[in-house]
Amino acid sequence: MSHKITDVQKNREVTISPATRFFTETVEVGRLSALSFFEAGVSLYKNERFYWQNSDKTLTLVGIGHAYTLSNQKKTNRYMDISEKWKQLCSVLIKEEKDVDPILFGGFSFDEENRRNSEWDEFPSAFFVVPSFQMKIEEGRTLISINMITDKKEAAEDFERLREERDHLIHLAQVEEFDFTDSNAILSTNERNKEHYLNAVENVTKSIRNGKADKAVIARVIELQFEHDVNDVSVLHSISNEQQESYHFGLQKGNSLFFGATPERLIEIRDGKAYSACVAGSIRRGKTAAEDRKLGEELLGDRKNREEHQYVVGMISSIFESYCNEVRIPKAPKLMKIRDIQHLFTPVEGKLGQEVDIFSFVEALHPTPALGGVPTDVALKIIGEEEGMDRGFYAGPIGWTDAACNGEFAVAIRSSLIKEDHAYLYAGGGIVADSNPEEEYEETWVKFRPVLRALGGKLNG
Ligand SMILES: C=C(O[C@H]1C=CC=C(C(=O)O)[C@@H]1O)C(=O)O
Ligand SMILES: [Mg+2]
Repeated sequence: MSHKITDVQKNREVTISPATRFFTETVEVGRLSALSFFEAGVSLYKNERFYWQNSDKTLTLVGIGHAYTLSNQKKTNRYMDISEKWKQLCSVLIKEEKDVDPILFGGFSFDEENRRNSEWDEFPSAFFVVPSFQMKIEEGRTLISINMITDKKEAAEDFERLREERDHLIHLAQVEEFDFTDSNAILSTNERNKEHYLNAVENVTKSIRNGKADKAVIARVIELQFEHDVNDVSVLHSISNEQQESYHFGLQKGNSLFFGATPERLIEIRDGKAYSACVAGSIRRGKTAAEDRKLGEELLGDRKNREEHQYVVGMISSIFESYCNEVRIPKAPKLMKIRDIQHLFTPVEGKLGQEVDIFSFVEALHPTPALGGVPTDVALKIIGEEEGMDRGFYAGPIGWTDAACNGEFAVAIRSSLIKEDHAYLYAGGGIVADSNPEEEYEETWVKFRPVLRALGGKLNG
C-alpha cells in the first residue's frame, strides 16, 4: 500500500514564481470504470475528488487529489481572476506530444452578492482544482495523467512517487470490488418553509405585473437527514445510471460533495465553435406514451412556458451575436424529454472569429434567464430579497477547461450538497406575470426527483 505524498501535496498552495513548473505525464490504460477509479482514491484522497460526464457521453473526467487549487473569495472579477491564474500555470506547463492536456475543473457560486451563513460556508465564490491524478475517457480511450506543480529544482523523486501512486490507483480500480449500491437510509425530510416559497412566488408575480421585472427564477431547498454519512460514490453511480440524458457532476470540497444531473449546457467551446442551450419551460412526463405526447404538445403551445423560454433565447442569442459569426438558432423550441421532466429546448451555436477565453463567455452568459431573470440585475435583487436562502453553487456554472482553451460548463441545477449525514436539495422555476404559486411548487417537486431518487428518497406523485 503506498502512502500519501505529503511533500508533493504541500506544494499545492505555491504561488507562481519564476521557479514554478507544471509537469504532466499521460499513460493509456485498457478500459477502466470511471467510478471505480474515483472510488480507488477514497482512502487517501477522500475529499479531493471530482467526477464529470457530458450529456453526449463522449467525455468522462475523474480527478483525484489536488495538484493545485484555485479559488477566489471576492465578489468582483472572479472569472478573469481564475482565468489569469490558469493561464499563468499553463505558461509553465511541460508536456510531450503524447500527453493529454491537464484539466482545470470547478465552478462558481450563483451570485456572490447574495451569500449568507449556510451549508455553503466552505465554498468560495470560485473553486477550481488541477487534479494530481486525472482520468479522461474519450473516443474509447482511457488516459490517466499525473499533474505536478512544483517550485523544487529537483522534482524527479517526487514525480516518481506519484507514478507509484498512479499505478496503485489503477490497480485498485481494476481489481477491487467496490460496492456502488450501498443504500442511504433517510431519517427525515424537511421541506424547510413551503409557505415562504409560495409567498415569494406570489410577491414576484405581483412585482412583475407592476413592471419591476419581466421574469425572475425563484428556488427553494429541502433538507434530508440520513442515518449514516452518505456514500458519495453510490450516489454518483445511481444518478449516472438513472439520468442518461444529462451531464453528471460531483465536486468535493471539505466534508461536502456537490453533485447533480443537469440537462442544461451553459457553454461548450470546441474546435473554434461555441455551443449553448436554452432550456426553460417545463412539464412532467406522462404515465403512458400517449399522455406523454399530449403533455409535450401542451408545453409547446403554452403561453406562460413559451414566455419563460423566450427570455432565455433572447439573452443567449444576443451574447452569441456579439462573440461569434454565423450564429445558428432555430426559430421555435423543440421538446427535451428527460427521465422525469420535459423542457422547451433551443440549441444555439456560433463560430468563433478569434480565440475566446471560455471564462469570459461564462461571465457574459451567467446567469441566463433560466436561472436568474430579466433584467438580470433586477432579477438577482428580487431573488436576494425573496428566496431567503444561499444558493451557493446551485444554478452556478460548473465544468472544465484545458490549456488549449477548450472546455465546457453546465448549469448546476438538479443538484444537491451532501454534508456527511445531511443533504440539501435545490430546485427552482421561472416566474413570469401569470405564474401560479401552487403549480410552481409542483414543478419544483418534479425537478427534485432525479436527485431525491439518487439519494434513496421517496418521490412525491
Ligand atoms: C431552475 C431550475 O430549472 C430551470 C431550467 C429549466 C426549466 C426551468 C423552468 O421551467 O422553470 C428553470 O428555468 C431548476 O431545475 O432548479
Ligand atoms: Mg418553469
